[in-house]
Amino acid sequence: MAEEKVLIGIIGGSGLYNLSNLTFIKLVNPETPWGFPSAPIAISSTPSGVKVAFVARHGEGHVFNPSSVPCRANIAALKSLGVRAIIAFSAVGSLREEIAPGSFILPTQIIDRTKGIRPVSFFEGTSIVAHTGFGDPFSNKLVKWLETEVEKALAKEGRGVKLFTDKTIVCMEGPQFSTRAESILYRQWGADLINMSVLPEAKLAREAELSYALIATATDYDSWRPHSAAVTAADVLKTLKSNAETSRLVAATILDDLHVSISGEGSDLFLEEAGGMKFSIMPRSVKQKPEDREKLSYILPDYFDGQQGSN
Ligand SMILES: CSC[C@H]1O[C@H](OP(=O)(O)O)[C@H](O)[C@@H]1O
Ligand SMILES: Nc1ncnc2[nH]cnc12
Repeated sequence: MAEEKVLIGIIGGSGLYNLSNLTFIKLVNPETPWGFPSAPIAISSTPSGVKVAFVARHGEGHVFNPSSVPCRANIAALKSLGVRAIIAFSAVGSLREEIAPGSFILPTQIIDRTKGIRPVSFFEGTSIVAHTGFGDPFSNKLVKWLETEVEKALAKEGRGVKLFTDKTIVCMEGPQFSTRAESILYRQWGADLINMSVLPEAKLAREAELSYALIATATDYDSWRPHSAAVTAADVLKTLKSNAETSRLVAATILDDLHVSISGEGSDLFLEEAGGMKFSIMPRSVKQKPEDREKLSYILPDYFDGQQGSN
């Protein structure tokens, strides 16, 4: 029998607004120091009783554009429920011929093309400074684990969906799509995929010491192909539904084994992000405001609970 805690969080992107193939238990809507999540979080369970917390990134009815998704509240709310690992789904454009719409991809690198208008840190606006390591923006161990498990899940599903690994994703600001010149430039930079959502989500997960991986689902070829029309939302919508169905099946297939990997003995080795902020936060000082320490204790109780800036 699975334990009570909800250790796995799933963030659903465009088209993936629920995990209706699991057994729904309840909705929770924690108010965090950064506000409420995009939508109430659905707690559901697999047939064997493993629980998962699901949040729709763009909210119920897709009301948040990518630049205004309350990412800090989403990540903080998942952490407050006991989540240790997040699998985030995202609809992405492909910058490579071989990555056809309908493909699934596990990226390992990100190029940031957001424009500085999104809050990118839990420490922003506080008297506490932290410099978090982000050289490997996704959880290496979780991604490695997913490479095998998602491949198996896609094979079991039998729809012929291909999985690509070790790819680089550009995160652009949007909400408009790229120009042809930008799309061609990103290919020259070595990028393979493009979306508008992986940042600051991945950075915030790292600050909250959560393991985070992205399952990217290709919907279109963006705008780099010389003899094809540039991407439109209508192109994206065509593939969203079947990608969302496949995403639900993949999630349902991997959840039980993921729960075992992150709850059993050796889970500390798997969840390498836990404890990672220890050397990222600048030393304690009298200038750090108690209310800021209190706020940050919501996501990092090990470093801020019960301590006041007294030296
Ligand atoms: C609907 S096209 C652009 C939109 O789709 C992706 O959303 P998500 O990552 O949440 O699946 C992309 O990042 C843009 O936000
Ligand atoms: N071509 C594209 N550009 C940015 N985000 C996307 N999400 C899906 N397709 C996209």
